[in-house]
Amino acid sequence: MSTFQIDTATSRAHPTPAPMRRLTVPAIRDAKGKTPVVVLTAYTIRMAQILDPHCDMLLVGDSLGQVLYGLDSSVPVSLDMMIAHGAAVVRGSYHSLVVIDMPFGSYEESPEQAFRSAARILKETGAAAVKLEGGEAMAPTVAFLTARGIPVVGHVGLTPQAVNILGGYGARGRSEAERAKLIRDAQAIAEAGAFAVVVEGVVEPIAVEITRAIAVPTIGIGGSVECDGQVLVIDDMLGMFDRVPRFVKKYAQLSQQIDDAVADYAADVRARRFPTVEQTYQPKG
Ligand SMILES: Nc1nc(=O)c2c([nH]1)NC[C@@H]1CN(c3ccc(C(=O)N[C@@H](CCC(=O)O)C(=O)O)cc3)CN21
Ligand SMILES: CC(C)C(=O)C(=O)O
Ligand SMILES: [Mg+2]
Repeated sequence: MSTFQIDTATSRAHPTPAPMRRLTVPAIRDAKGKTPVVVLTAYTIRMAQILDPHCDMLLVGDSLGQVLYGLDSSVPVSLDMMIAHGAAVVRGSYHSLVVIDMPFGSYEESPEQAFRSAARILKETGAAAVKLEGGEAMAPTVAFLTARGIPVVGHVGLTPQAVNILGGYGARGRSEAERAKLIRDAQAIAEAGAFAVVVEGVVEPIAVEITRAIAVPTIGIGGSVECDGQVLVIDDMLGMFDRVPRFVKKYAQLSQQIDDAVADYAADVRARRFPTVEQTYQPKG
């Protein structure tokens, strides 16, 4: 392969020049105090195409482990999985800023390990930024990445990659010690250079306090309406699951619609009502 050959993973599907310029990291950072930041997860090209015009950021979340692959947690998700889905979401969008979750095990060891993983993500997907979980302990890594050209979104509170430490997905910040720690975590990540911080699964007053304490937008999920933006897992808000966390609002009942459609199809096939002349090729006459 020639040195200058472009990897097919980063080539775009859009045949014409994009009519809208993609939102930038400074644009998201500067939204604080002005306009709420709209974020949804996306994992596939078609979904990215549908969500893109409505959103400011598309997050390729490691929640794809549970949502797409049926894994028990996000812990087993690999860098290759994130890159494959990240490239698809970049190809399906031209307005939203695409942020890709760094999966468990790809960044915690050292700032150098994080840089290698994040550089692969940006080079092989075309996305503009990564997200990583953690508070004070990850601040030096956030500073290392941002100083080297990699924009970072932080993620504090209920950090699902730490499920084996936390013991579950319950809300954080119910004790005074936990409250103080969560504020320190968010401040450390923001001061290290993160351009936004996801605040997940914390009691509401803490989400408000963090939002007031840091200079960059907070993106709430199980946070507060006072956060600077909101994010939800797309399949959750579309009603693809029966059981969802308390912080989810269902804006559609897609699993019910799919169930109805597939039941109709199965009945048509069994009754020989499908296909009709409309869906078959007839000889020229
Ligand atoms: N589909 C999906 N949605 C998510 O929001 C999500 C994922 N997957 N995977 C990664 C993490 C895991 N998250 C989760 C998972 C479960 C709960 C949950 O069941 N919460 C319960 C309370 C649980 C408890 O108190 O122990 C709830 O009723 O809200 C919350 C967040 C958030 N993220
Ligand atoms: C829920 C969001 C914040 C996330 O990290 C994910 O989808 O993995
Ligand atoms: Mg995640």
